[in-house]
Amino acid sequence: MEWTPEPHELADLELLLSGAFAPLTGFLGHDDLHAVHERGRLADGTPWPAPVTLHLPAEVSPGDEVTLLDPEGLPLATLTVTAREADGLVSGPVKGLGAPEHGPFARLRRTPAQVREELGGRAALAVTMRGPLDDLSEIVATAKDLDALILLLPLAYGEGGPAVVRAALRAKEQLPPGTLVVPVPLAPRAEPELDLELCERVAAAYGAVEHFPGPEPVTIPGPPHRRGLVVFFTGLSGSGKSTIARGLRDELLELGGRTLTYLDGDVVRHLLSKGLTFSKADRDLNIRRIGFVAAEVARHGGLAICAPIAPYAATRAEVRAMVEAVGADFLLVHVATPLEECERRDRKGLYAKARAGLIPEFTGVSDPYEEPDDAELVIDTTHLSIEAAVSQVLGTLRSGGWVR
Ligand SMILES: Nc1ncnc2c1ncn2[C@@H]1O[C@H](COP(=O)(O)OS(=O)(=O)O)[C@@H](OP(=O)(O)O)[C@H]1O
Ligand SMILES: Nc1ncnc2c1ncn2[C@@H]1O[C@H](COP(=O)(O)OP(=O)(O)O)[C@@H](O)[C@H]1O
Repeated sequence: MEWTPEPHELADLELLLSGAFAPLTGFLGHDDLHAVHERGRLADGTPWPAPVTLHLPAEVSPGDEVTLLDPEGLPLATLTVTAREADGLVSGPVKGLGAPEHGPFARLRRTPAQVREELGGRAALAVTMRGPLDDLSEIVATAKDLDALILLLPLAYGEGGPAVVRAALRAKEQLPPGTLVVPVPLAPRAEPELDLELCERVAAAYGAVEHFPGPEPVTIPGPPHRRGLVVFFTGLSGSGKSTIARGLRDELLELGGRTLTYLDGDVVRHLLSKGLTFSKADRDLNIRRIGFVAAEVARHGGLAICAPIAPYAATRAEVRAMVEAVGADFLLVHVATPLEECERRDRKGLYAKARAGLIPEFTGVSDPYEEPDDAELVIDTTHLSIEAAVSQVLGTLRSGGWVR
């Protein structure tokens, strides 16, 4: 079978394959994890500081071979399963199917063996970094004492990965000649001590005689009016989502100052989600697609407005997570106009058709709508003017600092 692991699992896979996690050659199973947790050793007594795990929801049995793919579907490695626990934890050795050859700064990546060869027996002081280095003098002095070359290891993982490599390249310009920069995709561990120990192991694998951990990065999020934002309306058909969304879009365009994308429900269903039905699976796919586009807009600091029914709470939560994962904000607006009022309006005559059995799976009539319990704003438009509804949303954007 084939499987695309999570980003942190793929990062660990790359380190397993490159030898940066030596002596590990595969993902850890239950016994090793227990021993690592209790004693900082593998079950056979080899010192090892931190879990390196893979979860696979599908059923596999010992002896099975699983092809591990990158998110674009390229085969990266074969995992030979030795065990699978009830929670999906899968252990077993991995074998590479070719070096990953794309991605920012791919040309700088080298295996520990290649770096050790490059060092040619010279001592190295490894500096692991997740952010810019603030004090180079201490590094220079230590390297001098040790008569060592400096090996900068930017821990390039996730969204901020390229920025860390750029910081390392900038630092190199001010460090002695011969300083090496080698990006290492080491995902941070939750416990700082384990993270540090793992950095030391990786530094040693690259041939370092001494390890110097760089400062913890300080992330200062931009002010709200510069951050990406997704305003996501949800509610029954006819509740007023599109009307309020369009009103909000127009007000924001008049104000200026923010880049706007309005993902109109009809446009989405005619282009992005053309051909999808109103089954649960298709509605979920429709919402994920909207969420994906909105998150891309927000990733670049834009403001996306979406107004689908989005009847399922779990799918809305997925979109919130997608948006927050790119460092943007997510605002859920529940247009909570009750079914009776939506049906009374019946602008498009759809409720009448649904009641007559002409439209199956119609939200609120013959299909579920899961009321949000995590909405930032709830608007019942039954006795509210359109202007008042729009101004409630705008007021929330103003008070949160998203628009000025
Ligand atoms: N079975 C069924 N259930 C609900 N709605 C239906 C259905 N069939 C067609 N329509 C029309 O499609 C619009 C909802 O599409 P969405 O993409 O917003 O729905 S979903 O979020 O994927 O559930 C919705 O438009 P709005 O009235 O703008 O909400 C309806 O006009
Ligand atoms: N305060 C209000 N906000 C939004 N729509 C309102 C309001 N009061 C009445 N309406 C009417 O309700 C209908 C909502 O339709 P629409 O915006 O297409 O809903 P949806 O996009 O949720 O299906 C429109 O005819 C609109 O004029």
